[in-house]
Amino acid sequence: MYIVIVNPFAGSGKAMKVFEQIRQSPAYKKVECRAFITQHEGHAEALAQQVTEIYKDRIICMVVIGGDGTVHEVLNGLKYYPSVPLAFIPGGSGNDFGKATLLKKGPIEIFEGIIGSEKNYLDYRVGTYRTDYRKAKNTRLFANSIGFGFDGEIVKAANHSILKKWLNHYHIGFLIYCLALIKTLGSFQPKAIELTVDGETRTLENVWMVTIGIHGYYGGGMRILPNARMQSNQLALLVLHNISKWKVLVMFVSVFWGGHVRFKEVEVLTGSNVSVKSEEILSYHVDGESGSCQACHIQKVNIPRYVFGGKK
Ligand SMILES: Nc1ncnc2c1ncn2[C@@H]1O[C@H](COP(=O)(O)OP(=O)(O)OP(=O)(O)O)[C@@H](O)[C@H]1O
Repeated sequence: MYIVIVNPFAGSGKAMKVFEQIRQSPAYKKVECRAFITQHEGHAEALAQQVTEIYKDRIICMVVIGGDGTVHEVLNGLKYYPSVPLAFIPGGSGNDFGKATLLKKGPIEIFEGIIGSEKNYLDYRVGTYRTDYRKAKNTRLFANSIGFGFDGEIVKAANHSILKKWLNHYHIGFLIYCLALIKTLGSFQPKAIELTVDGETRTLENVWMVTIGIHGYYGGGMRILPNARMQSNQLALLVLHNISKWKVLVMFVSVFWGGHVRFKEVEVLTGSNVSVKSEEILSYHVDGESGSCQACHIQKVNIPRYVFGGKK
């Protein structure tokens, strides 16, 4: 049985249209599918967990139609079920998970691939994160990236902007991040951060951001972490510090051709065990959703999950 979880809110309604298209396709009618439409924030997570508890081994694959936030929720619903294969059909505004895993195709072709006989599953190693003093049982999973500081504030500003829905409607949703970047640039104050990577601790001043990823894509397709490998047991890190405001802007523009890694203010690292601490409150984003904390422990999970996709 295929379980389909649709977020009707993702991409300002795009995911629902994608689902309608798939539901009317011959491929959908050929196989046993149960579809669930999310009703509120956090519902995809609860659904993924409850449906897996009910159907257990009968599930062939859990198909997410939405954006990165929906993938994040479903992944966390499957936290204790790593053997349930996961597939993604882009329906959000950014869809970084799709950019990292899928070869470019339309929704019906992707669905046909998911139910097809040739199973293209990637061994995908997700990350875990635990903020502040949460107990180990409250550790959560992430599928794309987690970032602290400047980019955390950009995502917060973008998610709270009334323009997001409007820009998504005209398929120019990425512009919200450009506008949020410019707005945040004016107000952001660099932070002092204690960064520990695989047991080695450094105290860094004037930190703009620490971004940690499973794959390279970020913010709707920017390849900010070119050294990230989803099948590796290492996380990729980017640290941006001791940089002037105008140069931050240039750095973000240069991400589009990978030029950002040549800036002396950009450090690109790898590690499997990372912690970020600060005396100040840090805004963070994880898989496109925002939050705040003073400390966070991030790890790469060793056991791979099966994620449908053509990319390696
Ligand atoms: N029925 C619903 N009503 C309101 N919000 C919902 C509903 N279902 C899910 N959500 C919330 O919608 C948010 C956004 O979803 P998602 O990230 O998948 O889409 P997106 O923001 O358009 O895409 P992307 O993250 O790829 O840019 C998630 O935080 C999720 O909790």
